[in-house]
Amino acid sequence: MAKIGIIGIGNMGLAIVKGLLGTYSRKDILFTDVNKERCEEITKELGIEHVDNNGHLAASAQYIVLAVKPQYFPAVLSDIRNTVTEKNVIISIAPGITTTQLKEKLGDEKRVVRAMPNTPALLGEGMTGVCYEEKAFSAEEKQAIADIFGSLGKMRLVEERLMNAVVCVSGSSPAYVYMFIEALADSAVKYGLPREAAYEMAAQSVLGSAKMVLETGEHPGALKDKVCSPGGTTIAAVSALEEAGFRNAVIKAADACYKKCTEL
Ligand SMILES: NC(=O)C1=CN([C@@H]2O[C@H](COP(=O)(O)OP(=O)(O)OC[C@H]3O[C@@H](n4cnc5c(N)ncnc54)[C@H](O)[C@@H]3O)[C@@H](O)[C@H]2O)C=CC1
Ligand SMILES: O=C(O)[C@@H]1CCC=N1
Repeated sequence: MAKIGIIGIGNMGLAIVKGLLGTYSRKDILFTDVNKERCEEITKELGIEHVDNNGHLAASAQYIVLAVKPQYFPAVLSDIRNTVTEKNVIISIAPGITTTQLKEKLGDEKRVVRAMPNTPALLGEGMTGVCYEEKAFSAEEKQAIADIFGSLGKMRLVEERLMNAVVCVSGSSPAYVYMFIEALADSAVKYGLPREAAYEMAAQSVLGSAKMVLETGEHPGALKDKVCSPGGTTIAAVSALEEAGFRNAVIKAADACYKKCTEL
């Protein structure tokens, strides 16, 4: 199996590594980070080797995941530019940085993939949107890309022009879902439920509802209707959510997220 190297082992880099461990052998994964103390800790904890700099990582791994913040991309791309060749598959998970911009920095002959994963990858329950130029990759490489992101959860190929929308709906969305879970739990604590029970009930309700959407294939609106007994408790809550502009708040959040993607 070709080696995969992760540059930047922060929140998302670590989630990717932990997700990969479900299907990849430890010897096929390596990583680097400017924070050497963190590198040592992760090597000790997970038994995965780190290398001392980005150039060395690029020389050792065929698949290279760039998992640093967008502002550190210029430094990282310059570190690897002279080491990577057209044989490498360079995967960026940064929002807002296009494949054209990446190739401008790395050289036009280099092959790049853009991906937008999310942190549930840590548990193999991530969702990743992926785009690349079809003709630049062999069938084997396309399979390897699918295997990498498949080991983190679900993945979908999308057109590059839709990658900012992917950030809104999956890359960033776990944060809004956690806010919803926290608020839902607070609402039950307000009426006396112990906090731990409230978090479990809120989180399991979100998990179960998400599974209902994914596994029944029913429209979310139809599933909502089945919870709303006529004249019952749920429609009273739904009505209050509508009055507070719940759906519009979510859509406005996506507007802000999308706008930020275009500014990075
Ligand atoms: N956190 C998330 O939920 C998601 C993040 N992303 C993207 O993933 C990238 C990383 O995000 P996070 O993991 O949240 O950031 P983070 O700040 O937690 O991790 C970034 C890591 O990169 C390291 N780093 C910085 N400069 C470096 C360099 N020159 N060479 C090697 N390592 C270097 C830092 O020490 C840090 O450990 C960003 O582009 C972000 O937009 C994408 C999807 C989801
Ligand atoms: O907040 C961010 O910029 C990154 C991208 C998607 C999730 N986290």
